[in-house]
Amino acid sequence: MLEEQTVKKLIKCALEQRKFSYAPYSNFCVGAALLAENGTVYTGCNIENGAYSPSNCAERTAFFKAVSEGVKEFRAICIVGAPKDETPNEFCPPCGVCRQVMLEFCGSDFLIVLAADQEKYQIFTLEELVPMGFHL
Ligand SMILES: O=c1ccn([C@H]2C[C@H](O)[C@@H](CO)O2)c(=O)[nH]1
Ligand SMILES: [Zn+2]
Repeated sequence: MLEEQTVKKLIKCALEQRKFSYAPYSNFCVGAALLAENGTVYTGCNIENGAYSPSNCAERTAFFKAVSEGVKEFRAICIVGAPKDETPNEFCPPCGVCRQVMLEFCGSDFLIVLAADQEKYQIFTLEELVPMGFHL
């Protein structure tokens, strides 16, 4: 369970982070806010590249920032995404690669908050987004 004030904080962080998105090729800007078990929020944006494949999603940017600082236990992530000059209106579910990264570090009760704004959001468990996920 996430307290409503925590959800609101994560949505605010993800919306703010979305402004730093570097997406000159897709013009689709994504922001993420990852809540660690220790209470720290790690933010991330998508970062594209002219060679395309080196591009990184907002979610993985947030995970890799946290893991690179020694933090590997997480409670939830909030994701917001929309075309560059638009206000988010629809949900932006994580891509398959990011879902696999979530599986690496998170349990099935990890929460994914898909949000458009402070009022419009929906919360899913990792188990719901990745049934029968692959683990080594
Ligand atoms: O959940 C998502 C979906 C897409 N993107 C990025 C990847 C790419 O830069 C752009 C368009 O796919 O959006 C994310 O960061 N997270
Ligand atoms: Zn992704």
